[in-house]
Amino acid sequence: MSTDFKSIPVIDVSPLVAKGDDLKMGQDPDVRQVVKQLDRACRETGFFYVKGHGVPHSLMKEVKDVTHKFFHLPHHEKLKIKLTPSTGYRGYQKIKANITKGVPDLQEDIDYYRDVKRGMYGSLGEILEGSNQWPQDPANFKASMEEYIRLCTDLSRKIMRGIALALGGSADELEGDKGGDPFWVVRLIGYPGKSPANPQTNDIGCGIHTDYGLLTLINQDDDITALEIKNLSGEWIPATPIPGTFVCNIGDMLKIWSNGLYEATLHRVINNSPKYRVCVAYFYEPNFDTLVEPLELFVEKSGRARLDQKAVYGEHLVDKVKNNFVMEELN
Ligand SMILES: N=C(N)NCCCC[C@H](N)C(=O)O
Ligand SMILES: O=C(O)CCC(=O)C(=O)O
Ligand SMILES: [Fe+2]
Repeated sequence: MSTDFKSIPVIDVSPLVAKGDDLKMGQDPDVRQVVKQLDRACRETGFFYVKGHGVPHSLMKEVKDVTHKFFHLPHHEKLKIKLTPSTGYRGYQKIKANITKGVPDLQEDIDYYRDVKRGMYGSLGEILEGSNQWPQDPANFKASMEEYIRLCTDLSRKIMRGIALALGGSADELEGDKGGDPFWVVRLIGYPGKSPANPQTNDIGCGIHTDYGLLTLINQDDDITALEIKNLSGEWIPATPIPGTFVCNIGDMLKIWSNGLYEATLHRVINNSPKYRVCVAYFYEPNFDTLVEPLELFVEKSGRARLDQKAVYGEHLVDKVKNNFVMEELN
């Protein structure tokens, strides 16, 4: 349920970060304040900035720096970690190899997924079996990303606990066989800048979409506004960078679990600046093989009719992956 929001709220999650390992956190007045703010943001906007998250700003910067460095390498270097079906769709894809609703996006990427061991999810997970591809250059690339992914996973787990409380459940309501073994996706994205030689007037960095899972943590360059969020009346509200914060948004699976009370808000990216922009996008997802449907408890809380939607998360993801690439580019 999106509204006519004009701006995106900022939430200081530090009490949740401090107490989020304790399942009794819901009794803490500071945590309850955060939970209230999460509830409001998830109902009204589906997007919020997260501060007080505990991920070192130096690491947030470092992962953007190595991403910039990688995308500045010559094309043949980048192709050393090329994404193909045989790499489990993990690796580098060049500009316009990715498509959104049939239109190629003006972005290049590297995609990473949580490990899928052979046979782990039967035929469902097969296309994602493969190893993540790490560039040799820059040298600190793999170590910084792995540390970053570990911290984002932990932060997301705590935010999800806050959200479970906000929905009137217990802190671990959405764990166990639902989201206790969370899948994750990381997409490092580079959006070329506009220049007289490269005007790209009508080119969209990422077309209108919703994200697929539970929560997304966007770590974007500080000096360029390019991400835009659609409100109920169709206006595009910019997610202007606030240094040191993540932009957090809700994905399709959380919308279903919450019976539509929380919205997976539409967004897009247009880089109108002359500068190259990067974004490190971390996607926190449910268990790969879990069937996601509106939870009875939340149907009651939402006070509306049960949404007629359900999906096995892994199927939803695989369906997207299969339809996201210009196939000829992957040979
Ligand atoms: N992994 C996630 N959620 N990324 C969202 C990407 C959305 C754009 C993609 N080309 C698409 O059309 O879905
Ligand atoms: O570049 C951004 O700021 C957001 C990218 C995005 O929405 C996505 O990849 O899902
Ligand atoms: Fe997105």
